[in-house]
Amino acid sequence: MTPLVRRSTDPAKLAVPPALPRPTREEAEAAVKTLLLWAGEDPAREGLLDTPKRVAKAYEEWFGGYSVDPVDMLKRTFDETDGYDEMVLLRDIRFVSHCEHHMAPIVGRAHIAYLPLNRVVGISKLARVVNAYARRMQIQERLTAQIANTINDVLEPKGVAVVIEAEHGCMTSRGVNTHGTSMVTSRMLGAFRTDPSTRREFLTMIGNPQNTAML
Ligand SMILES: Nc1nc2c(ncn2[C@@H]2O[C@H](COP(=O)(O)OP(=O)(O)OP(=O)(O)O)[C@@H](O)[C@H]2O)c(=O)[nH]1
Ligand SMILES: [Zn+2]
Repeated sequence: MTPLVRRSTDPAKLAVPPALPRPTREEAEAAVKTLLLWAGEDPAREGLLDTPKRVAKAYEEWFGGYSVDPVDMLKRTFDETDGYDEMVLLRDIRFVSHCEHHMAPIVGRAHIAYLPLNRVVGISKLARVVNAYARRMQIQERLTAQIANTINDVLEPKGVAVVIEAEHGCMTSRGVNTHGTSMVTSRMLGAFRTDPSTRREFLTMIGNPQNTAML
């Protein structure tokens, strides 16, 4: 395998999928076999024979976000809105991500709002952007910032708001073992940052009592 080069730790650069040499599929499957042995299993037992293959395939889905471009997803916009300039909100976008510290699942939902300026985007594209960033190794703060920054940069609206609530498998199934604890992060840009009533309207519309502290 070609030695890996060190990745940038600059969050802005992490928004772009890093072009690093990849191990072969066989090498990835061998790594899964090693982990099975490390866990105390026998990778040659019948039930585990195909597991390295399945895990490699699952990784293609869980980490498919590295091979898509969230900026591209937002490029097609519609401007025949008859001057619609109120908030557009997409609520409860369920996602699964993986924490970069433990590679454990982060399971949660995102709420996204923006205040359009002359053009709107196909609404499914907001959920696509969430998945594009969620299907990478993440910390929740960066996931939240990347979604908001990308929408802001491409659509250039009057404001963008993103709130994410999620449970971290690394906290619920190991370590501190806190079941039912969720992490809440937000990023407010433009009018959502500068205008308290716009922010309040958004937080009321997502209807989450946990967010009253932000009102
Ligand atoms: N801020 C932030 N922290 C996270 C996220 N996901 C996991 N963590 C935390 O990252 C930290 C990693 O801490 P370490 O002390 O290096 O790892 P650890 O010994 O496994 O920590 P414990 O989970 O406390 O057992 C832990 O406190 C995790 O709870 C995230 O999305 N954002
Ligand atoms: Zn973790």
